[in-house]
Amino acid sequence: MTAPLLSLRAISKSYGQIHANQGIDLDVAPQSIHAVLGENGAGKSTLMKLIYGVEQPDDGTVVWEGEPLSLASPAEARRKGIGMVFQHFLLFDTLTVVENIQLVVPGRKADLMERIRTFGRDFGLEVDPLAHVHALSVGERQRVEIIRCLMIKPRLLILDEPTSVLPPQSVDKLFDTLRRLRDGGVSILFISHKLEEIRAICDRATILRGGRVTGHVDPREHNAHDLARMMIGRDMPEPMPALPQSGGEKRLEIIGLAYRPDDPFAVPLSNISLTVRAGEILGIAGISGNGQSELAALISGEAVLPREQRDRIYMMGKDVGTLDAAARRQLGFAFVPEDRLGRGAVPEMSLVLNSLLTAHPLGLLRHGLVDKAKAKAFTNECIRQYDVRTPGPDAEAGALSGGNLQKFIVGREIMLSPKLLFVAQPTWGVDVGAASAVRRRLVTLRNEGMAILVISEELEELFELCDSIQVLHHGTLSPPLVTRDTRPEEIGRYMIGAHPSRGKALA
Ligand SMILES: Nc1ncnc2c1ncn2[C@@H]1O[C@H](COP(=O)(O)OP(=O)(O)OP(=O)(O)O)[C@@H](O)[C@H]1O
Repeated sequence: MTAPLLSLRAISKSYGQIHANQGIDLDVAPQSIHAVLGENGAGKSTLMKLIYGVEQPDDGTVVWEGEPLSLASPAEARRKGIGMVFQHFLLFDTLTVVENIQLVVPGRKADLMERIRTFGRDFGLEVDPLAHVHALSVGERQRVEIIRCLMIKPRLLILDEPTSVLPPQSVDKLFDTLRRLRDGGVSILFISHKLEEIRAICDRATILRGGRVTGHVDPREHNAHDLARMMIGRDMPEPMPALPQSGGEKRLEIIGLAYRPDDPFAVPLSNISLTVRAGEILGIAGISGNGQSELAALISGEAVLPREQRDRIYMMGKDVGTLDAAARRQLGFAFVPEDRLGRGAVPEMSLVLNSLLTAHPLGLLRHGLVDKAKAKAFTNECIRQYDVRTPGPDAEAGALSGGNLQKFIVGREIMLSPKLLFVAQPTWGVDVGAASAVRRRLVTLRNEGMAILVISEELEELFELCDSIQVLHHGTLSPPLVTRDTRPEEIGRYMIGAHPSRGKALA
């Protein structure tokens, strides 16, 4: 075998009592696409941070291109030719795309802008170099991260769940890009929970469980079911069957909504109509950046309609367009935002305090003071029911692995027993076992009569969950399509604006 590009031996890293990585051995071959897979909290991100110099191992050795390597910082890693795209974006919101890139890539602004456009065209990573990052969707932000990384011409590129926010078309394009990079001499470490993707693109895979390596395999020689079992140590649960629909009362109704946000980079919405009834899951499909954040803000109450726009958004039969988020929650509305660290949770605060953010009406406050025992009990229950892997309720939200924090936020909102639940990207970054548990839970709640609205870029997820699907494209919403009568390609055509016949659309 040719000498590995990167070789790890007996690498360990602990955070206090948590052994995030223990005695890890890993060889990355030149010109390979190497998957690292494992459940939420298995230690994947920690290992990548060690390789990229964000953190230093407590123990073990790293050999890079035949030489011992000890990295003090990511800047040093980049100089050595190691680049990384993180699961949580590291961009400055108030700067433009090109200014963010200029922070790590030397060069004149005009040249960089041209290169950004070229990357966009060549790799399907289109983004306006002069757009401010705060105005970009999650998907677009990720594109900036990927472009920024490719610009340093890495020898090893680490991608932490790169496809989680990309639409199917861009995933294919990204994979073409990655294959081209590999053929050109770059190795890629690829973290993903999507086992089919790993099988499609990776030539090796290392499986982690509880901070240790449990196996090295060629993923092409195993089916997704086998890989899932190696990863979670048991078989995957079956999807929960949806009971026939009851045609319950309208819990959310949006009627002919048009809205132009103040922000010049935001997507104006027009002709938005939808209805979610009790006992029904409606999914909104679409490529991010087509108005999802704007629509989500209007539904959640983070943005409110001007006074003259009456009779546009109804919740539980009440016109809520001009009401703020707190007033909507009082009506029985709960919301899981897509941006879990920015809006879903406060990273520096404990899980108990994060519970209070939205669950305080459940009697967690007494005379305006926190009822510590109750708040803790609520948090423990959420941790237990949603299998949140954490040392306990006093852990800081920011110390949880990405998928575990997502499980916590989804659990917290469901435990409010809302009449109407709105979830953006319900299983983003959640491992296959936990994702399936979250979906089963949503279907159970629907069967029990909850009205649920889901925004997701994952068509498979929408097909598994939803009774009907509408597609958001350029700020307008397609008519609802009954999921069981619709093929994914039809949704795909709406996603790119090529409208199919309206035959199967509901009135
Ligand atoms: N800064 C930190 N402080 C304390 N604990 C941490 C810190 N970073 C990670 N951990 C813990 O280390 C363990 C491994 O976390 P890591 O983020 O590496 O998992 P992961 O496999 O990447 O998970 P996911 O798929 O959810 O992203 C988890 O138990 C996590 O809570």
